[in-house]
Amino acid sequence: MSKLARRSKSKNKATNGQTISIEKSFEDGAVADCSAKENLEKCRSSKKVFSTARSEVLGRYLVANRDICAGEMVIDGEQPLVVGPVQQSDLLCLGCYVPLSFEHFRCKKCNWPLCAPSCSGLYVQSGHDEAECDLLTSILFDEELQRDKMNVYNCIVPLRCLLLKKKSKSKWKLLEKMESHDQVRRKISDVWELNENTVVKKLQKYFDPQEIHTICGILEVNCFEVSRTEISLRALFPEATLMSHNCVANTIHTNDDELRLRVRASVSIPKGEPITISYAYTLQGTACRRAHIKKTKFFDCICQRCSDSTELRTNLSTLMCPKCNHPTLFSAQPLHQNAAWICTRKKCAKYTVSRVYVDSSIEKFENKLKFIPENCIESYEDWIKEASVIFHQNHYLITGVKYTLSLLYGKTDGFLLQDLSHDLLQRKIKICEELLDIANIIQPGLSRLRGILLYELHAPIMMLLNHKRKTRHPSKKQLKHSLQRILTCLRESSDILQFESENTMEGKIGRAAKEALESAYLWEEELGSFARME
Ligand SMILES: C[S@@+](CC[C@H](N)C(=O)[O-])C[C@H]1O[C@@H](n2cnc3c(N)ncnc32)[C@H](O)[C@@H]1O
Repeated sequence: MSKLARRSKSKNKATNGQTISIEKSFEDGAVADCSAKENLEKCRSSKKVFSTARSEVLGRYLVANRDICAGEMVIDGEQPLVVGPVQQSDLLCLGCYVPLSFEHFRCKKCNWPLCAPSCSGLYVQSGHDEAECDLLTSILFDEELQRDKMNVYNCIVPLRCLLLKKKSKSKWKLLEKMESHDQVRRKISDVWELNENTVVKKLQKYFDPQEIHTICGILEVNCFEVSRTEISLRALFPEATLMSHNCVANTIHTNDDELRLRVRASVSIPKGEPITISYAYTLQGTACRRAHIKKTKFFDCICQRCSDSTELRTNLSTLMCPKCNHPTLFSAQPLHQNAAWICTRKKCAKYTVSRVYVDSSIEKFENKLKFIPENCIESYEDWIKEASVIFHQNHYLITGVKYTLSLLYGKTDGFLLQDLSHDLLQRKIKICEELLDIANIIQPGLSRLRGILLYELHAPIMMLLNHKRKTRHPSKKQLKHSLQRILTCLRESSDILQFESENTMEGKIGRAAKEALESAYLWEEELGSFARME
């Protein structure tokens, strides 16, 4: 009997004002992998960390069935139900997904692109198998269309889903239960027509057109982006997909080279809390995130962050008031797209601007950004000065540019770490600290963003310490303070990024953090063991 068939139901506390029922499923949840030593035993004592619950608002969602520690594994290596090319995919091998150039090998039977006759992804579950090959013989791989990125690959993942119906009843059952939002999507003509033209028309000879549309919906709502060899793919994970959305998520996820998904708690999650991810890019402002979620997942986010006009005091959407020049212009109703924006200073007596003013300011500065040559640090700094007249210094547009600068300072020609002046090293430190203040609120704990920023922060501190040692002798107190900061940054960064895939930027930074930590320990020993204080 399958695990899902052995469900039992029990009542749990109310969420979002709804009474929910806990469905006891996924009985072998994940093995604990807690980073905090004192909690390890506690984590390991219980295998199961989540249950499936249901509410009218969220549908099915995952809930912690015991306290989960930060760093603990929630889902450890979930296999995808299906995997394949994203929509508008670049040319790639249908078996192993390596990118291809236009002179490539074709499958002898169906004539779709493959890397080689001996491709490791032939006749395997996550690649190009016989059933798929049979059907693709009558679906043209149009090379000309592919050159213009005309969605040639769009039909592949839907086809792989539909083939599950015959190949694996249990997998099809899991897939069928997923949310497709058919009723809503049907009314969005551009989405429906794109699917009609690029997927349904190709597959309707073999499958029911309505069923194909439903599968397209399931993919839109539930797919995770996974990556291998620097290619983005989409995949469905039956357990991970049940995580509900929150604009301040409590997990991070990554995939390994076998495309299995790993979900870790980024902060501690108390028993009974939903286990969440963010369906939107968290460094965007509320209006952008909500629009994206509405467009792609078909619901209105009303989380705490979206409901608060200050975005939990990060001010990621705040503007300067055109009347008093203070960063105090907020949306009067952040959950209403067209609400007016009002200055909250008494002196300004509720000075109001329209949504149009806000949108056009954002558009103007987004356009200016497009003209900045890649990696041009000076132009980005000039852009920030100009934008700071209109936006709060934490506004998401400025925060995005600061994030770019945090990566460029120390790594760009003319701005390599050893070339940076004292002032520019201080600038990099300031940017990283400001970004960390924001990340601590919107991506707290073991988030990828914090892992990267902590690594970036250690480098200028280290460089300044080196400068100091060469020019004048710093006091023991100064040495100890700087070394402690460096060690703290590197320990946390390498802990956060340890599970990132080796080929990704995050994986490389994680490895570099680990290596730098070893060197920092050696350095500490050289300087005296006084600096290593937990
Ligand atoms: C990936 S699915 C999650 C699983 C889904 N609840 C189910 O029952 O299969 C995403 C869908 O769940 C619902 N959902 C997830 N998070 C939500 C939230 N914070 N508020 C409202 N609905 C949410 C929406 O219907 C959304 O389109």
